[in-house]
Amino acid sequence: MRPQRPAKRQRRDPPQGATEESPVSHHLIYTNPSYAAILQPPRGRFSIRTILLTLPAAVAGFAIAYYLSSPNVPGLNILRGSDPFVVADLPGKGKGLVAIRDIQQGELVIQESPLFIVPKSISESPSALISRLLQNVSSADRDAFLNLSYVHFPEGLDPATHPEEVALAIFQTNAVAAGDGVGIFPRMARLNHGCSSAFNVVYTWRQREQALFVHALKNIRKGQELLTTYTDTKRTRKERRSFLEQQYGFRCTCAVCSLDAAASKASDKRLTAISHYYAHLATWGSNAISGAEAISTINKIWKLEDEEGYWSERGRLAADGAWIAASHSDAVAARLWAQLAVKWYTYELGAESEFVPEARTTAEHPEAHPAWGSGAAMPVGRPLD
Ligand SMILES: C[S@@+](CC[C@H](N)C(=O)[O-])C[C@H]1O[C@@H](n2cnc3c(N)ncnc32)[C@H](O)[C@@H]1O
Repeated sequence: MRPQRPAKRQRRDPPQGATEESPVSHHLIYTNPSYAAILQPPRGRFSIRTILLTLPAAVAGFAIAYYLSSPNVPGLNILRGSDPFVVADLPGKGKGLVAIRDIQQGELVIQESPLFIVPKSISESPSALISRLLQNVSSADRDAFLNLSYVHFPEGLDPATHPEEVALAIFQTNAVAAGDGVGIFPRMARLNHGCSSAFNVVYTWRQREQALFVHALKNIRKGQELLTTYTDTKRTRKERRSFLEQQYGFRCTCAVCSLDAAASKASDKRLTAISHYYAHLATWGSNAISGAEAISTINKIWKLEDEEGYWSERGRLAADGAWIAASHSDAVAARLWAQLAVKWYTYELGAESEFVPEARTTAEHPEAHPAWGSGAAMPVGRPLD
């Protein structure tokens, strides 16, 4: 068995419910901002389950969206003048973020500290906990929180007389993973969802700064909506829609979900193949495939993702390539893959992310990689471009 390897993709809602074994497993979420980090716990049981750790479970009750919007929403005031976007009302989506100028690929669009973070394991009722945490924030922050949207309010309850349940529903709809917990970030919580090629920003939690960073994955034109992705979108349209309806109470009509039947079928085929290749790549860790086969698989994924317009997780994929090349003592390939990792990590996570200098070190000194020489020496193959 090889000592360590680039295993499965890091998902915020791993389809298999599997835990991450990758060397970069501490790097939660960076591209798959699944918002519904918290599921509705069964009534009477004081447990919060995050979809980071478990399969998404059916959410009890009928999903009803309530929007507490008004012309003078306090939450809007927290946006700073220098933001490259505004919060806008968008038909059928509630609010969302729209670019007010062109945004460059890799640009930092939001840096935000959490209002509060809930640990994964708690000992009191979730709704009581959220309400208690809310008492500790400023009134402006509390207003910002209470103005966020929510779905999945328990059927039969009146929101006006159940503020604790409203707070919990807001949390469930808007919380994202933050280190070992799940946090609320009211500015980035306005980001709506897009699938595969439709999302154009990615976010990551940085432990060092205790803040969430949102970067432009692609160039975004003035007037375009900033979209993140709430889930692993490397699934068919039917599967994605079903998940989004169940977890977030909306039917996705993003550019990918709106493709005509033939184009959608082609997209589904590519996404399914990408998923399949990721699973195949993961078998390198148990010696089921050679280093050359693993690198060839990465190149297949890369090509398919180019065709799909799905650019996410490329820093990680390239870093996996460097890992495999280093393991097989292929310095030339390790250097090239690491250079690619530097490039894409910088877009996705920002130059200050800890992953950038790590990859740069490998690009400069492949032999210093922790996996160097851990497998049989062989030429494994370079990136396609
Ligand atoms: C985290 S909030 C996003 C911001 C929200 N639109 C608002 O008004 O504050 C998640 C909710 O936004 C809505 N939403 C997100 N993406 C959407 C999309 N692509 N189409 C329709 N509604 C969407 C859903 O109601 C979802 O439960």
